[in-house]
Amino acid sequence: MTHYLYLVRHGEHLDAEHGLDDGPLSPRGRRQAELLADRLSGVPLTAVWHSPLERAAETARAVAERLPSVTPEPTALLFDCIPTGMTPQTPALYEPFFGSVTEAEVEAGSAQMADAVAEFLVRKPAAHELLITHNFVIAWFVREVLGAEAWRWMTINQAHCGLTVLAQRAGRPWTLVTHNDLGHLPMELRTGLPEVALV
Ligand SMILES: O=C(O)[C@@H](CO)OP(=O)(O)O
Repeated sequence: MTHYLYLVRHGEHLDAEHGLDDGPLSPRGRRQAELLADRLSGVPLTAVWHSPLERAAETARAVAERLPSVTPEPTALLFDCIPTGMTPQTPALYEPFFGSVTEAEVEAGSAQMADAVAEFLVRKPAAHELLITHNFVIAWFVREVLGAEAWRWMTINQAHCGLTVLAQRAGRPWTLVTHNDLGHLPMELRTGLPEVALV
């Protein structure tokens, strides 16, 4: 029996384009969440977990409104975080980003990601779990499953309400089934990706 994890970045939040950290979903974000729910309507979800931040909690509520059999639950393991600091392999063009990150933030982020991986990348036969979280958290899970070097999380990006699926069959390693699938979103709702992926 296969265990599936559906990783989704929250919908676009109001004023995201003006750099506000958190807030309610924008009308576009709300629509992204509704279309995500429709996309998942055939999936026998066994659990829905979400980051406690407002943009993720509201995305989870919007999904649950259209999928009444699921009850979303918050978990601090899915908070937005910084999984690592600069490593010797990190491209220099990321220095400005890491320049504004404190050691304490990195320490907390690394610990959170270790706990999140230990909690969620553990086999539960026939489980279908939806995780509504943040760009960096999904990047860390994808990097983990691919066995990529730690710095690579910086280069893995997901759009708002894009669908990334991980799966594990009995006795097999976790595998990446699909990454940032946007098939349920029309072009005007595909938001949140950097214009150019920086490597
Ligand atoms: O700030 C961001 O770019 C990302 C980092 O994870 O967060 P979010 O998915 O909440 O927009």
